[in-house]
Amino acid sequence: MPDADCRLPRGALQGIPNRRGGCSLCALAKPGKAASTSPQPRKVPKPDPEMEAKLMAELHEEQKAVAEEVLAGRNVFITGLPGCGKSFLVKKLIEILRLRKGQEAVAVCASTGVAGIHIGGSTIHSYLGCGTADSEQNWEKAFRSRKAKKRIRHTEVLLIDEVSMLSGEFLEKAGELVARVLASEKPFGGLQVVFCGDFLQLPPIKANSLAFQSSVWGALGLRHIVLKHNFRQSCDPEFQSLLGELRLGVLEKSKLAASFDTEGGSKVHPKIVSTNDEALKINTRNLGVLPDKARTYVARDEADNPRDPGVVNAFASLLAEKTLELKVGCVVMLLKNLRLPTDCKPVVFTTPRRGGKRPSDLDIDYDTSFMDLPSEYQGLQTPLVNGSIGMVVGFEHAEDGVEYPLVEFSRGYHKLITLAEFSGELGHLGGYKRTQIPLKLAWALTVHKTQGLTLQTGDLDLSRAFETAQVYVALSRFQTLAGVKISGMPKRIPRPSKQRVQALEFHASLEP
Ligand SMILES: Nc1ncnc2c1ncn2[C@@H]1O[C@H](COP(=O)(O)OP(=O)(O)OP(=O)(O)O)[C@@H](O)[C@H]1O
Repeated sequence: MPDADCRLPRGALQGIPNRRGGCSLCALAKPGKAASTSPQPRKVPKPDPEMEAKLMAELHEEQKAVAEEVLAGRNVFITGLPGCGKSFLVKKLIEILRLRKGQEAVAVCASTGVAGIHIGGSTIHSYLGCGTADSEQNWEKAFRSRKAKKRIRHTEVLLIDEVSMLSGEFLEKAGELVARVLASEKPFGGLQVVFCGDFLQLPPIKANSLAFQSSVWGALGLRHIVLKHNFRQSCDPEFQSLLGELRLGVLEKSKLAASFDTEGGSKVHPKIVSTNDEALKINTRNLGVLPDKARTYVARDEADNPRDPGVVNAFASLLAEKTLELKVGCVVMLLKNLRLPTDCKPVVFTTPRRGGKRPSDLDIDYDTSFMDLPSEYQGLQTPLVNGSIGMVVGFEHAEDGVEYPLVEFSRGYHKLITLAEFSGELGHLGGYKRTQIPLKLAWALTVHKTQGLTLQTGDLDLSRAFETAQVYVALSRFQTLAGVKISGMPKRIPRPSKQRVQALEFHASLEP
């Protein structure tokens, strides 16, 4: 596999174990392993009940019940409000299904590139080979694509995340194409399908109908499962109820304004902006004024087809940067779950740090806090999740001899952040992997890049929101009301669109 570029020392990349104990770098590099595109007969993996049990144990009771339905081979639609753990469940399901059936038998897709990247998969368009899917020619081309046909024939379970962002027309055509390739009259050719999404979040762009309105949706006999437990806002019932009102389109603007900090003064990070350019400008400007010497970390990128535009695009969509510049004083966001709130153990508080004593997992100093944690976590270790905000306070050498950033998270908790992997599979294009420090400059971030994140704090400008769903999705990324500052209010809360009203009716039928 070609090695695109790397200024990180080789030693720094060795021995990063994957979940099964092997080195995933090696697994990706060897032909014939997970990422290979060679037409080898698919081997059914040896059962690994221990690993399966471990993965199941990480699920909440409600999520476990869904996993059991899926593992029993049923067609399922998983839905629920933002932060109820849909993506978390989907990622575990992928791991369990692949343990049982092998890599190729489980096709992992999403409606958009960013959503696909989040679950280590590709867009459904790329899986089907239908390009933009906006003409009959595109669909015919997909049917003639040998690679797409091979992929479909190897598939046993087709998983589509953010299905709510696909139009009904698209889903209909996708079902027909798969059935045609498999020479079957059944919807999606009789493949097991697992759909995941929330029709009350962002709607598809340009759609005559929503996915659940397509006839293939009905024909699949999907079991509709609504997850109810809210992980993201679990410690803020007031915020939950406000989001609930916004979700149903009954929230008054005055209540929205009264609930949040809308005053100019306070600095809250990240500022959520609408364009990449805006985010880049703010981050570059803030980095520039810091007096410290910049450290540059260039990611190691590897892929089976590194020059293919689909792979180039996948790398570009990753949150982990190709080139990361850091200085002492940088505001950064963590891009990996290093410790989920549920895994936080009780801590022993000590007197505030004086003279260099650094707080550790069991010894937290809360006097020098960069940011406070919700009260639910008082007395517990600091959660370190994808979206946690911190500040670089120094650089230290790790065991591999490389100098890594030392980041201060909430309550003064310090952690040396070392390398992590960001990888995925792009169907016929094979695997790709970026090895980089899982941090991103976080003075500013685009709305687009907040998809799937759980943010502790942020500064939102909602003045240009033209859909209720946009206001709802932007706000629902956050854990607490207190963590959000609204620097621009919408003139009025936008009226629900016709499709949103239909989505609301659909949801009412799921949650009687
Ligand atoms: N079983 C679990 N144990 C611990 N943490 C969990 C669990 N399930 C979900 N979480 C955490 O809850 C938060 C929200 O989960 P997730 O992003 O999967 O929600 P979601 O329903 O996909 O949200 P959205 O629709 O907004 O993308 C994440 O920080 C995730 O790590």
